[in-house]
Order: sequence, then structure tokens, then C-alpha cells
Amino acid sequence: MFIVFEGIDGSGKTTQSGLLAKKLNAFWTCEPSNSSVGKLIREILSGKIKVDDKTLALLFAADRVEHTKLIKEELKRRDVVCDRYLYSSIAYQSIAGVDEDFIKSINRYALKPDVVFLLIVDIETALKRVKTKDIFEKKDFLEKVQNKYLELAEEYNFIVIDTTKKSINEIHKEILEYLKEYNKVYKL
Ligand SMILES: Nc1ncnc2c1ncn2[C@@H]1O[C@H](COP(=O)(O)OP(=O)(O)OP(=O)(O)O)[C@@H](O)[C@H]1O
Ligand SMILES: Cc1cn([C@H]2C[C@H](O)[C@@H](COP(=O)(O)O)O2)c(=O)[nH]c1=O
Repeated sequence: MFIVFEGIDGSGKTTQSGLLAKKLNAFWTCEPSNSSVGKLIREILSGKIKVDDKTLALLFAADRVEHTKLIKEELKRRDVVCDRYLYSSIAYQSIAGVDEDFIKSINRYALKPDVVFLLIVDIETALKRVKTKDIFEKKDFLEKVQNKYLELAEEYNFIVIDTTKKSINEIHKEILEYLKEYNKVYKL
């Protein structure tokens, strides 16, 4: 199974994807990935290097091509849990002003996940949680990104979990319950 976690910065994706990967004995991975393109993206996100928003969209898509090869290899052996994937590009880059059809087109080689968990959080809570700020971590921008994610949730059937007033453990249990249901419907 290929399971993806999406959501704005500070929504708890790294925490929950890590817990789930441990529980399932799955391969955990994230985007931007560890590829050389992923490393360049991290420099851009920190604000050290400036590029056009379309260039950044292309870099995320290029990193995803590299990363998807690794994901496909791992899926031959075990489940893969991924912290951010294609939908981060559709949400963040479209709100940054890049044409959505262009983003979808350059990402046409991405895999379709079996399940996408969208973690929703109150923006103030999210900003309090993130320690190192990147170029996208601004209140108004993240509010728009979260609304865009909610639109995508309808289009792509995400499982939406509001994490605002829940403990890490409560959310983890909720995720496991959803996966039990998913397995009943699709695997039995
Ligand atoms: N439900 C929760 N309640 C309280 N704190 C939480 C909760 N979930 C995560 N945290 C804490 O919030 C911080 C950010 O969490 P995490 O790194 O998982 O978020 P993220 O969505 O991956 O953020 P980013 O996209 O910026 O990497 C961490 O210190 C984590 O322990
Ligand atoms: C994959 C991907 C990521 N982003 C943005 C979203 C965040 O601001 C950073 C990644 O930070 P994290 O702490 O590692 O979650 O990158 C994006 O804009 N587009 C993407 O495709």
C-alpha cells in the first residue's frame, strides 16, 4: 500500500506518518526527498536561493520523478508511508500563483496513492508548532493552502482528520481505525 500524508506545515504529518510507518513496519519517506534536486529545493525553501515560482514547481516535479523510482522499488517489498507528495505541489504551487493545469501536467508521472490522509489544523496552532520557518510559513498563505487542500480532498477522496484539539495518540488511533475500514472494503 502507498499511503500519503498531506497538510499545512505544523499539522503533524511527520509525527503521524512516522508513527504509522513504525506500526506497519513500512518504509517511511518524505518530500522534498533526499535526491540532489531535493537538497537544492531545501536551500530555496530556506530563502538562501531565489527562483521563479514556476521553476520551483518544476524542481518539485523533478524531485518527485527521482523519488517515485525509490517508492516503486520499496513497494515491491513493503508498504510505503510518505510525508507529502503530489498534492503538496497542487496546493502550495497553485496558491503561489502557478497554473494548476501546468502543475498537474508536469506531475503526470506521479503514482496514485492508495490512501491520502489530510491533516487539518487551526493556523495559529500550526504556526506555534513549527520551529524553523520556510518561505511558505506565513498565516495568510497557509490559510489559502489549507482551503485548497480541502477542495482537493473532495476531488481526490482524501481522508480528512481535524487534529487541532487532539493528542498525538488520539490521532494515531483514528488513522489506524480508518485503515482497518479501508482494508475491509478493498482487501477482503
Ligand atoms: N496533535 C498534536 N498535539 C500537539 N503537538 C503536536 C501534535 N502533532 C504534532 N505536534 C508537534 O508539533 C510539531 C510539528 O509536528 P510535525 O513535524 O509532525 O508537523 P508537520 O506537519 O510535519 O510540519 P512540517 O510540514 O513543518 O514539517 C512537533 O513538535 C510535534 O511534536
Ligand atoms: C513536496 C512539496 C513541498 N512544498 C513545501 C511545503 C513546505 O513549506 C515545504 C516542505 O517543508 P517540510 O517541513 O519538509 O514539510 O515545502 C511545496 O511547496 N510543494 C511540494 O510539492
